[in-house]
Amino acid sequence: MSEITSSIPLQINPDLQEERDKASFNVTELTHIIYGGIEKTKKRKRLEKLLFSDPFFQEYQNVRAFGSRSEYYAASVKKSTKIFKLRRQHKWTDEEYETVLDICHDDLALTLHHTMFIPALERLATEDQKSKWLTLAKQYKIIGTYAQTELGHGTYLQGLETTATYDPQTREFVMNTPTLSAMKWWPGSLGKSSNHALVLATLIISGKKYGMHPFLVQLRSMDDHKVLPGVRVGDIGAKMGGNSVDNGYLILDNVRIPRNNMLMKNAQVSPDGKFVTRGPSKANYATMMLIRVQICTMAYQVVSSGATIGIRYSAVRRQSKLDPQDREPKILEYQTQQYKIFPGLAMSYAFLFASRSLTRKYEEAFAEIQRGDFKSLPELHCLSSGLKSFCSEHSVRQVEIIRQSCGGHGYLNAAGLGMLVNAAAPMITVEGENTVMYLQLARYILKRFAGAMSGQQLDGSTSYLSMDPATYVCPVMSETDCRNLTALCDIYRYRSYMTVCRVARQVQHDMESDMPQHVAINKNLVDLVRAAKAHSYYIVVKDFVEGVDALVASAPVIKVLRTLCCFYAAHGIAEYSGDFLESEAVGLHQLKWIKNLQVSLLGEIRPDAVALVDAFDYHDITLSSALGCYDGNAYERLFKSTENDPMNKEEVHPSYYQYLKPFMEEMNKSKL
Ligand SMILES: CCCCCCCC/C=C\CCCCCCCC(=O)SCCNC(=O)CCNC(=O)[C@H](O)C(C)(C)COP(=O)(O)OP(=O)(O)OC[C@H]1O[C@@H](n2cnc3c(N)ncnc32)[C@H](O)[C@@H]1OP(=O)(O)O
Ligand SMILES: Cc1cc2nc3c(=O)[nH]c(=O)nc-3n(C[C@H](O)[C@H](O)[C@H](O)COP(=O)(O)OP(=O)(O)OC[C@H]3O[C@@H](n4cnc5c(N)ncnc54)[C@H](O)[C@@H]3O)c2cc1C
Repeated sequence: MSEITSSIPLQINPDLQEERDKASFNVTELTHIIYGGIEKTKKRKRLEKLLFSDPFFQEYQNVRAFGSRSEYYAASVKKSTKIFKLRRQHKWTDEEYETVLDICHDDLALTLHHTMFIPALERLATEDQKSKWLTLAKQYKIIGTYAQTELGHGTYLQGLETTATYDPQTREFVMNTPTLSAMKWWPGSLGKSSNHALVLATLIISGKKYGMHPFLVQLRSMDDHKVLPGVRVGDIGAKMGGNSVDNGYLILDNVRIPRNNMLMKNAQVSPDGKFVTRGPSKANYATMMLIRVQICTMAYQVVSSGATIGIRYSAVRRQSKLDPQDREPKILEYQTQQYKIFPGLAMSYAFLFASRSLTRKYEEAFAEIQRGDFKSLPELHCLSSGLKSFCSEHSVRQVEIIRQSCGGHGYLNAAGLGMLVNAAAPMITVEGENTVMYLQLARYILKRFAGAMSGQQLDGSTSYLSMDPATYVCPVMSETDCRNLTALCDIYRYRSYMTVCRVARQVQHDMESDMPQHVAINKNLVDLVRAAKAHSYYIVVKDFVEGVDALVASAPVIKVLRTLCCFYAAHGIAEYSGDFLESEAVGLHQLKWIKNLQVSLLGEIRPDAVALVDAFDYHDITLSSALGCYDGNAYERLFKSTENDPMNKEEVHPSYYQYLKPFMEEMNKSKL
C-alpha cells in the first residue's frame, strides 16, 4: 500500500493515448474549424497562456470548490478585476473578451457589467449619452448592472411596477418602488458589486403611463461604495449554482435623477414633459435579444464541456466484463454508455453550427437596425427566442445524463459535472423563461402560417410553411437513404409543418366555435409549445446539415462530421418517434430503419469519440474536472483533489472533541 500517492503521473494514460492514436482525422484541423480559423485558435491559445500563467486562476478553483459563499464571491471579484485590468492593458476587442470568458467558463461576480450594462448603453442611449456613460463604463469608472426583473414580475414586462415619474419643475425623474412586489429582485452583480444600475421602470408623465423605459441610477457612493440615500440594496441569497454572482434586490424610495438619465435613443421626454418615440415599441427590448443569441453559444460550451468530461472518463474507466476471457473493458465500449454520451457529443457540433448561424443572422439584422431598418426584428426575435429555449433545454438535460453516465464519481464536485449542470441550469430561465419564449415563437409561426394559407409568399426561417403538404413523400425509401442528410432534414421540416398545421387548425376551429381568442390559445398552449419545439429542432438540424455541407475541409473531417450530423438527426427522430409518426413524416418502416441506423452509428462514432472532444481544445483549468483532464489520470487527480479539502486538514476533526468524544464516553459508561 505504501506506493499509493496522490502525485500525478507525467505520462498520458495509455488508455486515452490508444484512443488518440486511432483517430481517423486530424484533430488540429477540426479545432481550427471550431474556432473559426488558425489565427483565432492561436489567439485563443495566447489568451489562455496569459491568463493561466497567473497562479491565481489555479487557486481560484480551490476557493470555488471549498470556500464559503463570501470567499467565493470575493475571489470572483478579484478574478473580474484582474480580467478587466488585462482588458484595458491589452486593449482587447469584444471578441477577445468573449474568448476570455469562454476560457474562464465561470460566471464572474461583475459579469453583468459587460454582459448587459454596456450592451444596453450601446443599444438604448443617444450618442451624447454614450459619449458620457459608455465611456465611463468602458473605462471601469462606473460599474453597472441591468435591473429589470422584480419580485412580482420577470416575464410580463408590462406588469413591472417600479415607476419613473417625471417632474417638469425640477426636470427630474422620481424613481420609486411602490410595493413589495415592485422591488428589483434577481439582477446579477446588483447586491454588492455595482455602483450604478440601469433600472427598467414604467414611465409616468402627468399621471399617464408610457410603458417600460431604461433609467440610469447611481446606487452607491463613488468614494466609499456606501449605499446612497433612498436606496436599499443587497444580495438575494445562495442559489443552486452561480454563487460567485451577487444577484441582488433593490428598493428605491423616491430617488431623484436628472432628466438626462433616461436612456433616450428609442423614446424621449422633453424638458417640458412631452413624450416622443422613435422606432418600434419593442426597441427597448434589444439587449435581451442579444443575450438570447449568446445563450445558444453558451449552451454549445456547456454541452461540449460535458461531453469532453464524459468521453475522456469513459475511455479510462474500466468496469465489469464483456468478453469473459478478456480484461475489464473501457466503459466506453458499452453500447448503452455510448447511447448516453454520444447524443451530447453530436449535440455539441449541432449547437456549434446553429449558434454560429444565429449569431451571423443577428449581426446582419443588428446592422440593419442601426441604420433604422427594423424589418428583420420580428423574425430575429422569434428565431432567437426559440433557439435560446431549445439549446438551453437540451444542453442542460444532456449534461445531467452525462453526469449520471460517470457513475458515483460523477456526483463529486471534483468531476466538474454537477457544477456545470447547476451553473447552466438558469439558462432555461434567464432572458425569458423557456416556455414563454417558445410561445413567442409559436405566436409568430401561427401568424406566418395564416399568411401562407392566404397565399402570402414567406421568407426567412418559416418559408417552408408555404409548402404544399400533398406533395410530401417520405424521402427515405430504403435503409441506405437514412444516411442522406437532406432526406433527414426534409423529415424534420415536414414534421414541423404538420405540428404547426394541426395546432393552427385547432386554434382556428376553437375560435370559430365562439371561444374567445385567449381561451382558445390557452386550451392549445401545450401543442403550441410542441410546434415551436418542432420548428426549432428543424432549424438546428438544417443549420447543422448546411454547416457541414458548406465546410471546406479534408475528407476525413467532413466524413466524421457527416456521421455526427446523421446521428444527431436520427437520434432525434428515434427519441421523438411518436411525434414523427403522428405527423406522418415517417412510417413504421422508415422509423425502424432510422432506429437501426442510429444504433449502428454509435459504433462508427466510437473510434473517433476522444478525438472529437479533444478538438474542442478545452484547457484543464477551464474544464475543472478530475475526470475529464487531458492526460486521463482521473484516479490520481481525484485523490489529489482531496488534499485541498478542508475536511482533511486535521487528522482528528474538532467536532470529535466537541460532540463525538463526549457522546462515545457517555455511551461507554451507560449500563443500558
Ligand atoms: C461552460 C460554461 C459554464 C457556465 C455556464 C454559464 C451559464 C450562465 C447562465 C446564464 C447567464 C447569462 C447571463 C444572465 C443574464 C440574465 C439577465 C436577465 O435575465 S435580464 C431580464 C430578462 N427578462 C426577460 O427576458 C423578460 C421576458 N419577457 C419578455 O421579453 C416579454 O415581455 C415577452 C416577450 C414575454 C412578452 O412581451 P410583451 O408582454 O411586452 O408583449 P406581447 O404582447 O407578448 O408581444 C407584443 C409584440 O412584441 C413582440 N416582441 C416581444 N419581445 C420582442 C423583442 N425582444 N423584439 C422584438 N419584438 C418583440 C412580440 O413578438 C409581439 O409581436 P406581435 O404583436 O405578435 O407582432
Ligand atoms: C440566475 C439568474 C440571473 C438573473 N439575472 C437577471 C438580471 O441580471 N437582470 C434581470 O432583470 N433579471 C434577471 N433574472 C431574472 C430572469 O430574467 C427571470 O427570472 C426570467 O425572465 C423569468 O421570469 P420569472 O422569474 O418572472 O418567471 P415566471 O414568469 O414567474 O415563470 C414561472 C412559470 O410561469 C410560467 N408562465 C409565466 N408566464 C406565462 C405565460 N404567459 N404563458 C405560459 N406560462 C407562463 C412559466 O412558463 C414558468 O413555468 C435572473 C434570473 C436568474 C435565475
